[in-house]
Amino acid sequence: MKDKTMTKDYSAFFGGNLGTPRKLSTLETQGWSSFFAQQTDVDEMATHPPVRITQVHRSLFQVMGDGIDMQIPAQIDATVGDWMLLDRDSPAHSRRLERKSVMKRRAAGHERAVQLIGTNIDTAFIVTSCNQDFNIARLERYLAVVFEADVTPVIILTKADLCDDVETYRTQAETISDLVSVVVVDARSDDVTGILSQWCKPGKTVAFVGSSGVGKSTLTNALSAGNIATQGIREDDAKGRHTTTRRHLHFITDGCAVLDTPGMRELQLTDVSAGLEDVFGDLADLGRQCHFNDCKHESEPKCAVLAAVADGTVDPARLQRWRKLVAEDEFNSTSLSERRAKDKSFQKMVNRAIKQKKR
Ligand SMILES: Nc1nc2c(ncn2[C@@H]2O[C@H](COP(=O)(O)OP(=O)(O)OP(=O)(O)O)[C@@H](O)[C@H]2O)c(=O)[nH]1
Ligand SMILES: [Zn+2]
Repeated sequence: MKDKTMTKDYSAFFGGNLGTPRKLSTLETQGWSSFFAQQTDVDEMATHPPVRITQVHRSLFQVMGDGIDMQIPAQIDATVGDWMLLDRDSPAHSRRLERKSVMKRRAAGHERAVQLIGTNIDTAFIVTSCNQDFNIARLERYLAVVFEADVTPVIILTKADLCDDVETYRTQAETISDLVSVVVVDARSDDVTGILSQWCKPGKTVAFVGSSGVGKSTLTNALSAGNIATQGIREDDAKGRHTTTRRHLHFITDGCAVLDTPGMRELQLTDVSAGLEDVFGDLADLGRQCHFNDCKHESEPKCAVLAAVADGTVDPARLQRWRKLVAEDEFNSTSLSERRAKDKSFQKMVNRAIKQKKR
């Protein structure tokens, strides 16, 4: 018997009712948009229906689409948030569509591999609480990653109810960048859906990122108003600490798609030079006025950045943080490109060997 989804009519996605308000289709509520439709056509979609990766298990992806909720073998270059065109005969060969955005970091540990945090995200809520978790340098790190991905960043300060000095936190957060909105909430009692409504629109995808215990799951649950279950799996890590291993994209009825990520202990930067320029735009601008093109703003003569520190317009601590993050990003990104170059030359060597063997 032919599967119903094989004959679904996806033609509504191609032209027609633009501008007319209408109820979003299932796929659209899952985040599907013309950006992805342009990468396929009606015929292909009829035989290879679009599905979105909602969970990543060790060797399996949980994927969902219109009337589809199943597991397929994991692919190395796909992750939670990605859209795939499902190959029903051979799910492992489902095609991943190009991404609208990708947030990534350099993983801690020996391998230091690039780790994808999530893809096709519209807004990233960087969550911290009005207590000892609050840390400007860490917020700047997150912002660099989010800006680099062309995702809209919003800083959420939680646990306002436990803090006597909320305005000090808010002011500090607001001075980080003119390009970022700052929201203060009590994640347990406030109307989270109302407060975040300008970003959490149907058809959009939002993600919560931040350290452990700051309220990401609480916010996710509040947004969904009980429409989703918490999938957090608590496991003991090697040191006996409890960590949440969830990384789950939820579709909220009549709402947006929400990615709840586990708390990150360390966010190492990689390939985020443009993102850093966005976070430290004023310093980068000043830097272009330095006498030397490659000025490191340390002790060089005619350095515009040091001049601004001297006359009090630039906070020296902020300059320090900028220098540190730029150096870290350059270090991590260089080793990455070197590794890529190595991989390429190794592949070339293999290809040559294969050719010679064939002769
Ligand atoms: N009083 C108060 N408690 C909060 C607030 N936000 C979160 N909490 C509490 O803080 C604890 C941690 O919240 P979670 O939502 O689990 O934190 P998380 O960021 O998801 O943490 P991980 O799962 O470790 O990444 C829970 O006990 C929440 O009830 C808040 O705004 N006010
Ligand atoms: Zn300089």
